Amino acid sequence: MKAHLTRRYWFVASHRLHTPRLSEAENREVYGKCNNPFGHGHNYALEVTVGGQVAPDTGMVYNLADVDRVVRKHILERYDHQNLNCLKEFQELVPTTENLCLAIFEILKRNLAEIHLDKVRLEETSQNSFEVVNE
Ligand SMILES: Nc1nc2c(c(=O)[nH]1)N=C([C@H](O)[C@H](O)COP(=O)(O)OP(=O)(O)OP(=O)(O)O)CN2
Ligand SMILES: [Zn+2]
Repeated sequence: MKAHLTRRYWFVASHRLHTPRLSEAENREVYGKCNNPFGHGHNYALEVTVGGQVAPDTGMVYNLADVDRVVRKHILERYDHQNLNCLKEFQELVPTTENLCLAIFEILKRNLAEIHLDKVRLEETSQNSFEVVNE
């Protein structure tokens, strides 16, 4: 039986929803208040789910300390207290919940090594979240 273990993390970051592919007027039309040129911030909640068998000796799927080490080094240090629009991955992409979640998924998939990544879920506000499942 495969078990799924979820760990929750938090980070704060600012962004502006804006794309060079649209005019200034179209950006205001599409993104509304989120196109504010001065940006705005969010307290993001990140859920990382890893999966595997529960080891009979340790009783663990994986050691959460190992998951924490990767998430802290590759995600929290990269995104916490940052202006997302200044990061290289968002020079062409709009830093929406969707695109940030996809970016985090790819970074974790590359760096969790033998720890199997099942899902990444990102809450931008109490009203919206997005998740990427490793099919
Ligand atoms: N598909 C998406 N739509 C929107 C996203 C997104 O990431 N994907 N993001 C935003 C903004 O970031 C906005 O700040 C979050 O939306 P909103 O719910 O309006 O924010 P609040 O909950 O803080 O809004 P209040 O009106 O202050 O309650 C918009 N759309
Ligand atoms: Zn926002």
